[in-house]
Amino acid sequence: MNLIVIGAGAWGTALAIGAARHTAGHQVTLWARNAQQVQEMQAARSNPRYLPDMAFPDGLQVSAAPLAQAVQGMDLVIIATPMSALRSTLQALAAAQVRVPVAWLCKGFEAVAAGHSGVGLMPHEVCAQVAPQLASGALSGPSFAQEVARGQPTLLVAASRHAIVRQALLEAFHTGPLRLYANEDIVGVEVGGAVKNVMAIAAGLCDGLHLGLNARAALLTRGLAEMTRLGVALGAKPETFMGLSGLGDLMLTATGDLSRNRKVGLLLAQGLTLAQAVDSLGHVAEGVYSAHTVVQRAQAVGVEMPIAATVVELLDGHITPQAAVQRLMARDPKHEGL
Ligand SMILES: NC(=O)C1=CN([C@@H]2O[C@H](COP(=O)(O)OP(=O)(O)OC[C@H]3O[C@@H](n4cnc5c(N)ncnc54)[C@H](O)[C@@H]3O)[C@@H](O)[C@H]2O)C=CC1
Ligand SMILES: O=C(CO)COP(=O)(O)O
Repeated sequence: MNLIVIGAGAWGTALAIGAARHTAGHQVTLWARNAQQVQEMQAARSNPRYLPDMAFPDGLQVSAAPLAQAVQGMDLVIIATPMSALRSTLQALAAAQVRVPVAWLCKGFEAVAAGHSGVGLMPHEVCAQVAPQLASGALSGPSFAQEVARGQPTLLVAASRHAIVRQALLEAFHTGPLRLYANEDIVGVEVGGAVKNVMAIAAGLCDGLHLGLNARAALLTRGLAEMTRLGVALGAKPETFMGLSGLGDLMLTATGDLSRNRKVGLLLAQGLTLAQAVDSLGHVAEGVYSAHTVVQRAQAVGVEMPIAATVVELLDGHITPQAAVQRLMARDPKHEGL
């Protein structure tokens, strides 16, 4: 199989390494828009900027060729950019008349540009707008890039309504320490991937304020309820939220110190501004951008998401970390459940 990974950040690089290392006969190309970054990766046989100290296996090539040229002859296209570049990348693939399966790795809802109305879209909705002819899907689940690059066991979910996409993802990545599950519930998988990042910011805040393990377990339990409520209202199956892209990725991202979203919460608790926290990461923290669209989307379907809404208030600088906690604790008593 010939596969190309578009976007040479931490996750695209790790997954390209994983696919090339463990699948004999695969030709894996890691594509970056920045020619200088490609030169550096070629020289170092690693990605010093985004995933240092992880050596590229022999089967991994890097490329900065024009995208329309780079995708020729590929059997599978993986989009590994942040959510903010998904639309433009899909437009470029549509213009290049790509006919093979395409899957994205980004986790979030599209941000609504300032001054524009409407709700932020899920990745598959963006694709339906700009490249409806593509057979497409998402690869998601609890997966820190560094652990995948090191070859540590990781389970992922290949989500698509198209059997051909689920099959291509399994063929490319179900190998060695990577194990894939298939799921047709693209809505559930994408809602899980977006909302867990917002909850990870909240969990970082909770831990940064030393609120305790009881508080963190409570936050994650109610965060899972919020995620499920929103997903079901948008058409997802409730059981998807008990799976890898729901509970699984929530647990990982909210409690694992490799998470950038969790780190944002920890830094806000220390008193850093949002700009300072984001600048210090050197990588994207999607929850910062998705939080607003998640809450807007929930409001549009009449779903209450108190934790996510509080994260938005905090990110916008309208409340302090301490006030965020007080606000959640002071809510009226309610019956447990969704
Ligand atoms: N890092 C991780 O462990 C995981 C990340 N993800 C998701 O994958 C997505 C990417 O994350 P990371 O790789 O960690 O981000 P990163 O911040 O490490 O790298 C982002 C990369 O995207 C590139 N990029 C931005 N716009 C682009 C465009 N228009 N065309 C081509 N490349 C472009 C940047 O140059 C950079 O190399 C995010 O949505 C993230 O939530 C999902 C699972 C695991
Ligand atoms: O999605 C991830 C793990 O599954 C990575 O989370 P962060 O973006 O918070 O690092």
